[in-house]
Amino acid sequence: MSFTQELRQKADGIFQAIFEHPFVRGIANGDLRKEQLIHYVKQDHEYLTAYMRIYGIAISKCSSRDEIEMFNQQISFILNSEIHPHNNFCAVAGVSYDEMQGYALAPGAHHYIRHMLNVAHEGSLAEIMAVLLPCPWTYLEIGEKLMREVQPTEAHPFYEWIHFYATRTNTTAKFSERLDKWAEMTTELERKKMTEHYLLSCQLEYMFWDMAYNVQDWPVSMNTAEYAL
Ligand SMILES: Cc1ncc(CO)c(N)n1
Repeated sequence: MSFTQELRQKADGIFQAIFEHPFVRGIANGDLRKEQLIHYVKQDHEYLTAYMRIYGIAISKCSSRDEIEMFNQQISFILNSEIHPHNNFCAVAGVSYDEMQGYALAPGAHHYIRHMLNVAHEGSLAEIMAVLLPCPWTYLEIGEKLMREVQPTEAHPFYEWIHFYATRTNTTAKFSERLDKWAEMTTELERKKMTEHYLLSCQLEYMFWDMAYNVQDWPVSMNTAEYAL
C-alpha cells in the first residue's frame, strides 16, 4: 500500500463522519439555509486565499521548476475555477459573491488556517503537501459520493457544486504521486509528522463544515468588520 493510501485508511473514520455531516447532507438534499451558505462562502473565500499563500511558501521551498509549475497550476485553479462552486452557493442564497469577501475568520476557519501556516513555516515541502492534501481529497470524495448517490440533474440547486468537485481528480492524484515519492525517500520521523499533519487537517475539514452549519462565531461578539483576526 502506498503512503497516501495508508493516510487515507488511517483517516477513514473522519472521512465517514464528513460524509454524514449535516452540511454535506444538506448539499445532497438541497435544504441548507441561506445564512449557512453565506457563512460557508465568506469563510471559504478567506480560507482559499490563505491556501494560495501557503502554495507561495511551498514554492519558496521547491527545488525544481516542475514542482513550481505544479503549485502554479493550483494557484490558477483557485483563482479561475474554484470560484464556480462559491458562485453556486451565492446564487442559491440570493447574494452577490463580491459582497461575501473580506470577512474576519470564525474560530473553525482560523484554527485550520493557522494549522496550515504553522506547518508551512516550520515544515519541509513534503510536510506542507501532507497538510494541504485533505482539502482536495475530502472534497473529491464528497463530490464523487454525492454524484453516485444523488445523481443530480440541472434542476438540483447544488448541481454545479457536486459536478465541480466530483471531477476534481487531478489535484489529489498529482499531490499523492509526489508525496508517495518523497515518503519513500524520507525518514520515519518525517513520515510520522506528515501523518499527524494530514490527520489534523482531516479533523479541521470536519470542523469547517460544523462551523458553517452552525454559523459559528466568536463567543463574545465584536465588530468583525473592524478587527480582521
Ligand atoms: C475548507 C475547504 N476545504 C477544501 C476545499 C476544497 O478546495 C475548500 N474549498 N474548502
